[in-house]
Amino acid sequence: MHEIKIPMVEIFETVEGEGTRAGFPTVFVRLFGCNLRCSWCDTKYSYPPEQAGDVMTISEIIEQVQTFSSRYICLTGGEPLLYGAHSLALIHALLEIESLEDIHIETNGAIELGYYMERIESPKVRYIMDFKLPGSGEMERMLYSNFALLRAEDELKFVIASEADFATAVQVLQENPTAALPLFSPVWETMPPAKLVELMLEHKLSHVKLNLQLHKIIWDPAKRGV
Ligand SMILES: Nc1nc2[nH]cc(C(=O)O)c2c(=O)[nH]1
Ligand code: SF4
Ligand SMILES: [Mg+2]
Repeated sequence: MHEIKIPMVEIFETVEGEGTRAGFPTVFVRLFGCNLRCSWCDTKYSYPPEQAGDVMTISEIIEQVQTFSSRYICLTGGEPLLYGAHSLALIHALLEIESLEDIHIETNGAIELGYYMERIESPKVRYIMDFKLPGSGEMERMLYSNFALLRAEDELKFVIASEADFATAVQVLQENPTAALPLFSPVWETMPPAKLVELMLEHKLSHVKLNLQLHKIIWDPAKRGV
C-alpha cells in the first residue's frame, strides 16, 4: 500500500500562516497538480506547465515528514485531494504517525469531501475548504453539497479580491448553512486588509474570522517553502 506514488512539489517545516492553527509549527506536504486555475493563485508552481518536484512513494513522504518535530501537518497543493484513493492512502499513512495531533487539508471546494469523510474516522483530520469567489474565475466549479458536510472543527475560507467578492461571500454564507468556521482572507495584491475589516464590521459579520497569511507578512510574499 505504501508503494503508491504521488507527484509532489515540496515538504517543509514552518509556522502555519492561516486559519485557527496560525502560528503553530507545522509540516507542509504540498502535492503537485490542481483541477482549478484561480486567477490570483499564489502557488502556480504546483501544476503544469511547471513540473512535479519528485514522484514519491507514500513511504518516502512519511519518512521525510518524520524528520521534523512539528505535531501539526498541513496537506496542501495544488489540490491535495486530487488523487482519490491515493490521497486517501496518504492520509491514512500520516495517521499512523502517533506523534501527530492534527492533519489539516487545504482543499479547493471543487472536490467531493463525502468520499474522504466516509472513509476517515480520526478526529485528527480537519478540512479547510476554500470557496472560490467570482474574482478567482472558478466559482462555477464549487460544490455546494460540501457545506453541510463540514463540521465545527473544519474551516471555510473565502479568498476576497474585491468588494464584489465580499458581497458574494456574504450571500453564499447566508444561503448555505454550515457548521464550519468562516474565514475571510484578502487577496494580497488587490484587497487591503484594512478595507476588508471595514467591510466585515459594516456588515456586522460577528461570526467571521479575518484570515491574514502570516507567511506573506513574515517573508517575501513570493518566497517558496515558508
Ligand atoms: N506558512 C504557510 N502557511 C500556509 N497555510 C496554507 C498554505 C498553503 O500554501 O496552502 C501555507 C503556506 O504556503 N505557508
Ligand atoms: S485551487 Fe489553489 S492551487 Fe489550485 S489554482 Fe486555485 S489557488 Fe491555485
Ligand atoms: Mg501558500
